[in-house]
Amino acid sequence: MRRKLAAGNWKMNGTRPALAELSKLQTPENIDVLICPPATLVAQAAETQTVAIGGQDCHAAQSGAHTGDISADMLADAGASYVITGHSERRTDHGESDSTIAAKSTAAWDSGLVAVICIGETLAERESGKTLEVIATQLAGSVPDGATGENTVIAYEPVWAIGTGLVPELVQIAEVHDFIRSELTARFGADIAGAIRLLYGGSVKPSNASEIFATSNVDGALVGGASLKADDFNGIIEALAKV
Ligand SMILES: O=C(CO)COP(=O)(O)O
Repeated sequence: MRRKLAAGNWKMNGTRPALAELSKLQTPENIDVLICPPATLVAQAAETQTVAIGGQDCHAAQSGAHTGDISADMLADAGASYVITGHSERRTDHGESDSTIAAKSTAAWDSGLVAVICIGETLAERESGKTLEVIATQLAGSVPDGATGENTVIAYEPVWAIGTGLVPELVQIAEVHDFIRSELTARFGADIAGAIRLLYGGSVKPSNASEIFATSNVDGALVGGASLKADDFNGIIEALAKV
């Protein structure tokens, strides 16, 4: 059985007072809870030891002349156990390609971190019927050989659902999640593919979490806005713990 995962991505939000939210989060025994705060807060967040802590990005190299970047080793040293790679905001704002994301994910593994590898289509791609094609290409290019249920989580985040309040129909979420599982099975075999957790992300909130979590092959969520306040994220955590 795949252990469910409620993951929060704070994006570029939060200074030290925001850490008070962490100790208010529920931590049901039957699920994992992860918060990925800004890099400036990772070390202090990890010290609170209430939930798992992750980075939002890492460099493909572990050290060197890369001003402003942070390595997976540094995140691990700061107490992180996960790192998000390939978020659509990184793909768009920083021009990250699938091969860059694969290299970052390998760096994450080398540092003992779980890579939360993000994929998802734009609205134009969905409207032109290319969703599954885009997902297949991003999966093949962003997920390195060597993925396992222990080192990898895949997050399906349709770009048009992020921060917009728009959520795909449940059948559309199921279609993509089933497709991801079958693509992983074809590449890694049923045992490994069956152990990799698949998160849905994009406008998840307490009011829609239960129905999303009841959807085929959804093992949890990657939550942006609704992870910033413990009251909201607790609603999502509770919904996931009940599945
Ligand atoms: O991008 C997301 C999480 O990584 C989703 O953001 P929202 O939950 O704010 O739509």
